[in-house]
Order: sequence, then structure tokens, then C-alpha cells
Amino acid sequence: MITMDRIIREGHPTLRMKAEEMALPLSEEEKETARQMLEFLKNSQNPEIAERYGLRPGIGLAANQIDVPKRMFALHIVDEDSEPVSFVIVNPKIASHSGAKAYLPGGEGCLSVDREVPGFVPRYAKVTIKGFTPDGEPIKRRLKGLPAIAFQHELDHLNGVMFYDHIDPDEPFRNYPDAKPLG
Ligand SMILES: OCN(O)CCCc1ccccc1
Ligand code: NI
Repeated sequence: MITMDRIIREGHPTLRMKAEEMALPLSEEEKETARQMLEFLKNSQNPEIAERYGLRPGIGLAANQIDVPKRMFALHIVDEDSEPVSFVIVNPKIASHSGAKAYLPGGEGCLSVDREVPGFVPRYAKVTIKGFTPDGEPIKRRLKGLPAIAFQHELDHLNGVMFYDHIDPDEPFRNYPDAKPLG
């Protein structure tokens, strides 16, 4: 199982690498990695397991974060009032997006960042996403709310982008007229 020691932290070069497209269907080894990534998220959201293994709760995990610069990530958001999201997506893309933006009023965090970085992270409010399952089946889905935010946070990781790259250094909590706080 994946535990926190597998998750690389700021300063590790793989976090700033653009991950490589993957050939489909994934190899057995790559499928096992994908399965372990989703299992990590479920474990991290289970208080007993998280406590036992010292897991920081996470709603997403990108392959870069376990030092695998390949284009896949897992999302597991099931207690959200919006639609439940639990999948691994390979070669993910944003096919289209709203003009409207949104941000989490409390800002964002990251399992690869062991510090608070305060500030609003403006993202698209709604996204239509495309990609593939580890078995090579097509995925096409519309996301809004926290799932949409999380999808963009993970896709950023595959492009070597960290959430705080989007925070205005001069005015971290500046007003974004075209963006609404989520919630
Ligand atoms: O890359 C995943 N990760 O570092 C875990 C936290 C993910 C996340 C946190 C806040 C808003 C959106 C997504
Ligand atoms: Ni992250």
C-alpha cells in the first residue's frame, strides 16, 4: 500500500516535470500503481486507517507525486454533496470549460507541500473532462464544484504546476470579479 513516505515533497524535480502520455491499455504494473493510488485516497479518508498509517487525508493523487511522471491521477470525493467521484483517469484532458471561475474560500493544500500557502486559487467553475480508464475505456464527464477544482489541481501536477503558482503573490486574497467562492 502507498504510505506518506512514497509521496515526494517540494524541491523534488519530478514535481516540476511534464508527465508523459501513457500507452493504453496500461501494463499490469501500471494498473497496479493506478489501483494503489485510488486505494491510498480511500485509506487516507478512513479515520482508523489514516491514524494507523499516519496518512494525510487527500481527495486526489497524481502519479508525479509518487515519482512516476506519467499522465494519470486518482480522484476520490464521495462525501461531497455534489456527484460522487471515484476514479483513476489516464491521459486526462479538459475538453471544454465554463467562462466562469471558482475558488475554494479556504484556499488549497497539497500532499506534496508541508506548509500552509494562503490565498485564492482561481480555477474554471465547470469542466468537461476526457480521458481513459486504465483498461483503455473512454471517459467523458462534466464536473462542477469541488470535483472540478480537484480535477484541475491534479491535471496541474501532470504539467509540473503547483497550486500556489496561481496565487497572486502581491494580493493572495484579491477579489476575482469573474470568480465565485465555492460553497
Ligand atoms: O495532488 C493532490 N493533493 O496534493 C491532495 C490535495 C488535493 C486538493 C486540495 C485542495 C483542492 C483541490 C485538490
Ligand atoms: Ni497536490
